[in-house]
Amino acid sequence: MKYSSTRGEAPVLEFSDVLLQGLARDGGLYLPESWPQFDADTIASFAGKPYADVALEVIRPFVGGAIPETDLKAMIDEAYAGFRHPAVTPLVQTGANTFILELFHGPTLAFKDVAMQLLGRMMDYVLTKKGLRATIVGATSGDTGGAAIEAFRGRERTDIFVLYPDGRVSNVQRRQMTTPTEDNVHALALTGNFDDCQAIVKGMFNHFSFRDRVALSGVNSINWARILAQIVYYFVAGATLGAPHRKVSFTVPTGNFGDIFAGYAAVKMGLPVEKLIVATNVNDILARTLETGRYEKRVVTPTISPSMDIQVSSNFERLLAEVSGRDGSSVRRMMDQLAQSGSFSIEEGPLAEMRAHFGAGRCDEAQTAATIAGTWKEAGYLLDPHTAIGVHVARNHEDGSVPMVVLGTAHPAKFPDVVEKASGIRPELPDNLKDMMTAEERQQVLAAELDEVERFIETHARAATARV
Ligand SMILES: Cc1ncc(COP(=O)(O)O)c(C=O)c1O
Ligand SMILES: N[C@@H](CCOP(=O)(O)O)C(=O)O
Repeated sequence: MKYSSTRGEAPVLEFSDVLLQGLARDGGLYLPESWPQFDADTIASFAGKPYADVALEVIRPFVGGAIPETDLKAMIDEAYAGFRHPAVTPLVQTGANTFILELFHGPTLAFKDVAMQLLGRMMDYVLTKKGLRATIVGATSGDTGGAAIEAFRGRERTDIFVLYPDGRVSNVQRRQMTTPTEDNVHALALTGNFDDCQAIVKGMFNHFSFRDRVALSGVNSINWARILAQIVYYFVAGATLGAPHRKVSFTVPTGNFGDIFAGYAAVKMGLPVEKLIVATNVNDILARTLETGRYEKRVVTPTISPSMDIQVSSNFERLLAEVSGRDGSSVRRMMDQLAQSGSFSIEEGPLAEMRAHFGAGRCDEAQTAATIAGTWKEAGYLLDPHTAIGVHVARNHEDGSVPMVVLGTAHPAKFPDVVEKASGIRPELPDNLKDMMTAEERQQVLAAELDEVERFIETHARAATARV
């Protein structure tokens, strides 16, 4: 499989290079040049299979010969053996034809673990084969950071630097990043919002001399392998509910558009999906864009669903590339306009193509709290605030005849104060995470300035380009 950039001006790469690259060198995001196709029999055969077996089938064609199948299988088996639920991503029925796809049974209690547990292993494998080290950077609004640190802590070939908005993540999220004691872990609290953190990460990738000096790698969903691992659970859920003989809809709590883009990839590979619904909090740039055709940045408002407090949604660029027929120059034009004026318009044809696959809705703070309270009262199911946004938005898109799957993106115990205030129930952390709440914290507070962050990383990353 070959990968090319959404902006069409970066080198075409194989999987193992895409895995280590992060952002493409033209500022774009890598996409596979074609979508592997699964026929109806193959999709039907996923029902009832162990999660890791489906993962191998879905992931294999994207990896090509870059990793031998026995090694790939071993990494997949190991990645999902550590999940607390035997089904890895179980479906729980909460209404007549409504289901929550629980994606939070991994080590850090958020959907990010599903991809990150595999990504950490695959990166380590490829770095070892190539005899290299890497400096990993990631921007987080709360969950990617903890999941990435968990996946890379103590790994000999990588140093990991996670940038998060100071004071804008939950206590549990912050402690997941600040309490690991391994020397290769660095939690950087930036005085800004998530968009500032993400812009600095992209700035580092676009600063080629720095990027090459420290052998920069990225673990945000700008990295294709993150999206790839997330495609799997759409197939698993779809097949469990009757695909390919029955269509399913998915509502996805959305911020950086990575999770829902994985759903779109599943559609391109043959999964029959009625609609993919984008659910946002009041930072509703994506819902507005689908309504108006105009992508327009506004200031980020802090909410009780902090992981979705995002205005610049990286993976939307991947969708723009798809619906523009992979026309790199048109994607570049829109991204340049966004950089210059904070907005761009989508042409009629591509917009119609988007609307054929996607719906959208928003959920404000009171609605989020009311959905947590109501779902606890009516179904005895405790939602985290992000999943609650999905449940609220899904209600406006259900038609009763098509199963609606809401992606359960985080465990309620990551946001105990919000959940307790709304429902009266304080969710408990699993026993193995409780110690973290009293452990010593280690973090570095920095200004949200590219050169200050680069200076810190360059001083603390081990000789990243050295062969080991
Ligand atoms: C709990 C939670 N829900 C939803 C999202 C949004 O997912 P995405 O950024 O892939 O759209 C995030 C952050 O990414 C998250 O941490
Ligand atoms: N909500 C995310 C934001 C980063 O998203 P990513 O999927 O691109 O890593 C977070 O929790 O950090």
